[in-house]
Amino acid sequence: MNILAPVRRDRVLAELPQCLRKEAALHVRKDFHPRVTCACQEHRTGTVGFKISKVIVVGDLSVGKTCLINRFCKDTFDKNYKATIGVDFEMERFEVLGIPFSLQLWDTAGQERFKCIASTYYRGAQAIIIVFNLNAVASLEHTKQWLADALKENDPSNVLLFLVGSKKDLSTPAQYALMEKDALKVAQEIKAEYWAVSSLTGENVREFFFRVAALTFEANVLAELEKSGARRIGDVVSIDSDDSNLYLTASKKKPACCR
Ligand SMILES: Nc1nc2c(ncn2[C@@H]2O[C@H](COP(=O)(O)OP(=O)(O)OP(=O)(O)O)[C@@H](O)[C@H]2O)c(=O)[nH]1
Ligand SMILES: [Mg+2]
Repeated sequence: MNILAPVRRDRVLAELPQCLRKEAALHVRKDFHPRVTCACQEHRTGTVGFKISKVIVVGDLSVGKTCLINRFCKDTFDKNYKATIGVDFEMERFEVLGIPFSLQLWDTAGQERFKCIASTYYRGAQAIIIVFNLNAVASLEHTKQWLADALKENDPSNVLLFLVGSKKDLSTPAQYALMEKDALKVAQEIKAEYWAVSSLTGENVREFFFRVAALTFEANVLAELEKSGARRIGDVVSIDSDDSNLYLTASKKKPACCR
């Protein structure tokens, strides 16, 4: 029995949302990976439909992390600054290619005095969103340090990175163009996908989070397929009288000659 409410109609993804800038994208395919599409059609997505993927949002104080999450999750915007103390989180449920998929968005504090508490929640992230203010170059310069801190708690090869410039409404087109040049360079260096958003106007906010959901989902399904493929091809189940676990696979045990 499914006790969860149905996924909101505006959280249903039938196609892969596209990147903002091709020069700084995690990938530029038009569609989901063919193996992912096929697995979803055949409902071979394993545990992905029951999983909640953790996404952490980091960056300098007052760059607009909380407003970004609130614009997407609650469609609200507060012009008054209220610092996040420690962490906060929101759950968002999606349906991607017919499969339920949930994101847990962790909003962390940018203020130095709360950073210590916030960093204890970094572990286990599948995606890291590093936010900077498009109108404050220092906040872009600090993104590498935020990333380094977040990666201390996570496996760099298993995490998707997004670099997000905020408060786009406050820059003129000329100022924006200048900042974007620098931001694209940083994004390429750290291998992150670049986005520019405004939580005040809502520009690109929905597109951005849909892209995060889609790419995290895709990575999860691919990992699941790899796991189930490895189980089918490589493993031999060992039924050994000494083994309490009958499902211990031969590949994990040392061969007799090495014991
Ligand atoms: N004009 C404009 N102001 C914004 C935007 N996003 C956030 N702000 C303002 O920037 C200030 C800080 O926003 P927050 O979202 O609280 O910043 P934060 O990154 O969560 O800050 P900490 O919790 O201290 O780390 C608030 O006064 C917001 O109203 C935006 O897109 N445009
Ligand atoms: Mg905040």
